[in-house]
Amino acid sequence: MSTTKSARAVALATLIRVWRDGSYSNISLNNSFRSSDLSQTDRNFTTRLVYGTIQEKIYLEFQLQDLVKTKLKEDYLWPLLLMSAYQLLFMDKVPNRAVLNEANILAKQFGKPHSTGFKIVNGILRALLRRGRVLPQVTAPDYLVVKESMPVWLVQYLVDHWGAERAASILASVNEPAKNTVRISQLVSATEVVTALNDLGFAPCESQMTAQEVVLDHGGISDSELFKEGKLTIQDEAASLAVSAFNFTGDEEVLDACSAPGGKTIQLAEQLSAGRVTALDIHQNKLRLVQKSSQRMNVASKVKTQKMDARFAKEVFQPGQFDKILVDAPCSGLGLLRRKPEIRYNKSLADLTKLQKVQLAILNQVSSLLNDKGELVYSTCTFTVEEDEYVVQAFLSDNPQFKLQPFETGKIAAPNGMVKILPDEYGSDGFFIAKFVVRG
Ligand SMILES: C[S@@+](CC[C@H](N)C(=O)[O-])C[C@H]1O[C@@H](n2cnc3c(N)ncnc32)[C@H](O)[C@@H]1O
Repeated sequence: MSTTKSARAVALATLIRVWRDGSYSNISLNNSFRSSDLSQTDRNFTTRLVYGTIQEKIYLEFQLQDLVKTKLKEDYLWPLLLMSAYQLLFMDKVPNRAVLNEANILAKQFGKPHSTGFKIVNGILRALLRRGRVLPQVTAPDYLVVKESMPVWLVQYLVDHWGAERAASILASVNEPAKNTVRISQLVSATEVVTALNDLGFAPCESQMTAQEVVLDHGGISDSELFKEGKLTIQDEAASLAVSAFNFTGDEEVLDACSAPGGKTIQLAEQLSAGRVTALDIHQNKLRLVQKSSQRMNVASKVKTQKMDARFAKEVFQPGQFDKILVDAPCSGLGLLRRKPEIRYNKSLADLTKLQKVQLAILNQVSSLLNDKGELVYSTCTFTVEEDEYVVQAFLSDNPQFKLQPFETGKIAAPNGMVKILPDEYGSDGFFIAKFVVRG
């Protein structure tokens, strides 16, 4: 059995699980890898195949829909067709013959005994190759939906808020591969880490957004000693800007109201020489990730985790107890479309207003724990106005003692106290940050 063939079998089993059981692609893929002995090259191939097929599902379905002339009775058939079409249409280096041969073998492997599924798959894939790609007319309402494989509501949302041209740019950009970005710990010499990254062949380049981050020319950094020793961590450039929006003195009491998995908790703790970060999360199991990362990044002594629903934080903490409060709120995560391909299919417009209520409840609650000279930062990894600007407006109207505070973070200025980074601007995650202080 060729190694690529078993990689495809792992990819197909993963896709079946993701679509049949609604499992997350990254978790499902990691489980698949644990029970297989694929090489790193095969894992990379499998990962690209799984993420790519999920990302391009709407596009691929449009390519196949007219070619399917019979009812597909077995569970594996549609995922196998989509996955094979993805290879034919998006993976230039994979020969068509290999895709057809492997699809034939997989159909026999995944089909019931005596199934003729392999003939159906073969017929449809050959018809696809004969006919080639199709797209709706450029002027048709579903043109961007199909071209960028994005649900109708989300395309409409982007067009309504940013116009057709910018929407097209955002959509195209989130279908590009994510950059490999790392944040260098503030506790080590950045020059030494950059030299070490160069020596390891990662060709680091300083981020356009912040001097704390470097962009690597390939992945795999988590296997390095630099990562294991906590000299750097994997973090998106835009995501790192929430913490650098604060002005630290170094001895603050900090509340990280929604902390897991802990990327920003570590960054907060790195700023402190004397103070402490109290890291809350509603899920106990996720707090273990915060503890693990804090240990790896050598800041565990400055981090105290506590399981708590931040909407009830006043029951436990004192008014004015904290100097800095970060609310990196639970959100739709649409800014992460590039890294989490299935987000596009499992969020809806209704989710945005539900999330807004939780975001506002957390902000309203924890803001009373801030002292008069303190700073409050609200951030989300999304671009929807419902979760960003509308939450800010509602918070200020409920809490007139607060005002937006202009700030600079990394290489970015927010003169009106808010910054929204769309994913096509720097090729980072989409991100929103607002900074508040108590009126003097
Ligand atoms: C966007 S993530 C935070 C990411 C984190 N700040 C980081 O940088 O790694 C939001 C987190 O909020 C948590 N959460 C959701 N509802 C919450 C609540 N009511 N109180 C506290 N945490 C909550 C989720 O479990 C999730 O871990």
